[in-house]
Amino acid sequence: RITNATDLNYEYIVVGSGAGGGPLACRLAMAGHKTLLIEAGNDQAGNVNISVPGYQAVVTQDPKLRWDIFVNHYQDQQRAMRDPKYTWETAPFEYHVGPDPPQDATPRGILYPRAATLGGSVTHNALIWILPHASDWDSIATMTGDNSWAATNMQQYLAKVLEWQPAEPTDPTILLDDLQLAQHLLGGAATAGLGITPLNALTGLANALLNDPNNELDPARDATEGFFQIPLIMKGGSRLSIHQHIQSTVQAGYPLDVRTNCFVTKITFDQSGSTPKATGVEFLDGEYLYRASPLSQSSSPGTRGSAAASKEVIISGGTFNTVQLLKLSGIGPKDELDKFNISTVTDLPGVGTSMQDRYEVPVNVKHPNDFPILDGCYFDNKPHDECLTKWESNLDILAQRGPYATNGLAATMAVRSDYASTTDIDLYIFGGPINFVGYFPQWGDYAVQDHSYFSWYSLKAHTRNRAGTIQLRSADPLDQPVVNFNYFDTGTTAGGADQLDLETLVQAIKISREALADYSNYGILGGTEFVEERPGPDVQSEAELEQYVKDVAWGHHASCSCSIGTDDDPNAVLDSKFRVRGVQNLRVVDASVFPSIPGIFVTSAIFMVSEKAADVILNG
Ligand SMILES: Cc1cc2nc3c(=O)[nH]c(=O)nc-3n(C[C@H](O)[C@H](O)[C@H](O)COP(=O)(O)OP(=O)(O)OC[C@H]3O[C@@H](n4cnc5c(N)ncnc54)[C@H](O)[C@@H]3O)c2cc1C
Repeated sequence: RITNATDLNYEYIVVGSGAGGGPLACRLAMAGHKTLLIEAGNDQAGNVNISVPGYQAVVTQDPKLRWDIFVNHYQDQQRAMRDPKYTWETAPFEYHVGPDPPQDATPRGILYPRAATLGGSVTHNALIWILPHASDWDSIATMTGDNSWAATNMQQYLAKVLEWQPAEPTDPTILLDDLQLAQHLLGGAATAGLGITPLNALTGLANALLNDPNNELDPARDATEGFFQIPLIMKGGSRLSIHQHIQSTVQAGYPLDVRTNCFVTKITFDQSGSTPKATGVEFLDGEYLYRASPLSQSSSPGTRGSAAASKEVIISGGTFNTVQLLKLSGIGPKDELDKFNISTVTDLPGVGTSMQDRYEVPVNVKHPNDFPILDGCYFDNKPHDECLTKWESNLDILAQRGPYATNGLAATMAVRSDYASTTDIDLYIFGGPINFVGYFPQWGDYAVQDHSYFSWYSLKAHTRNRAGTIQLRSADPLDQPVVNFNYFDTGTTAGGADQLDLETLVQAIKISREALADYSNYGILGGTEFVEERPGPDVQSEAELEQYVKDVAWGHHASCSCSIGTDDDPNAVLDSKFRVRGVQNLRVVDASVFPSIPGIFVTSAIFMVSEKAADVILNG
């Protein structure tokens, strides 16, 4: 039931319907418990932006679901401004990107896209479905002594996720239709060691694209290098995930109430006993209330309300917002709470610390001609968008739905770098016909408007930096918090951690360039010559490459800001059962719970954690 009821007494209240909160709320309701799922955003069912995989970049610009969160990669703003993505606000929600801002523009930092809508950021993400590494789970089991986290035990939660989450790769025929694109992918396959002969190019590539990076039957999966297809969270070429799972759970009649357009401002506690006990939440009802929403300007002030939970409150607001809500509710470092006159319920110094993210960097090249695969693709949902018409008119046959039945990043090199700290691969280097340089306002339009670009874009797994912080900007729940990632030498440096991450990314750029060189071996396919725009031909020496990485790297898997830890760790926020330390009846379940950022992508790991949390809550 999507509800605006006023009798708000539930057994469980879950705040946030994204990767962490959505699956959990569904399971609690499926077990017969009266559950309230509260979501700040609204339900965007029917909005074509959220269902077309090819719109994965432009959907992040949709004002109906986006929150413009700005973060600092470096606290030193002069250094931060070396990034061409550095953004200034010239008027509310109007931006200038890059150097030479107009006078009186306000420096904002780097855009970090988030979606506030039913299904959370999964509703606007890039659909990539890569399972975590076994080491991600085993390390939690070893650290906490809680063997239920062992990878072998976590498999059951993946099975539960797969009950509702389909995944499929891009149909290879869509890619093989564009010979210039195929030629680039062959360059990547060659660099990844596949050695496909030019005479056998297309069948060889088609076979290579059968390699599934999630192959659960392969015990060596986590350490296997090579060239792989990318599974996407879609069915028959349409995005399908937690959003639909929540809707189906409601429609099936389970006792799940979903309250959208409801922004939780505080967790309430009964402090009469020796340990504070969470009893419910206070909220504001209203559309687009959070000031990160570009539609907040015309929104109402919101109507106050509250809801009670007889059993538990579970916070799943995401890495930034969970921290903000805990702190506003008196859970966090006492000295910071004091500054904002928030009375401390429990002094937990780790809330909003140790945040991790990946580092990502691109190599972008420009051809004199467009990639034919993108002919007729305008990415704008207007009548001239022939690719949308094709996608809409061929619902049943994936191969005939065309380029919008893929996110554009269909294949990856999987690499274990020279600097990896375990046997796991630690680099994914994706290739696609897109001009992807990271996030800034209107980045999606920029990425797709010129069809003559190809990018190899690298993503570093198992990053070592854990120096990210989230602090309150004010005591006003509608203000976004201050987020500092403290990149590279301004973050974790012990044991040369920053340099190891940096050198891994420099190696990734060299591998990308190798793939671009290998492209020429497949000239039989007729692709044209290209010019490297980023890093650019002038960026060659080790020092130049390192500076490029430090200036332009970004991330989009922020995690670990309320992490699980051991009893003797003063910075542990949660125990191994997701319980917030120092209080009762309160858990956190989202990307913030991980002690270390998991695997290569996060959504699958968060879904598994969400299913695990449901099991722990229901069965102890
Ligand atoms: C552009 C982009 C592309 C990405 N692509 C991929 C990808 O391809 N594959 C992948 O695995 N990962 C990807 N990710 C990452 C992934 O989608 C997120 O890490 C994941 O969704 C985080 O899950 P979460 O539950 O922690 O938070 P979210 O999914 O963000 O959910 C949090 C929810 O809580 C709600 N909320 C917050 N505060 C409140 C409040 N006070 N009251 C009520 N509701 C509140 C929000 O509205 C939101 O719906 C991508 C991320 C971005 C930004």
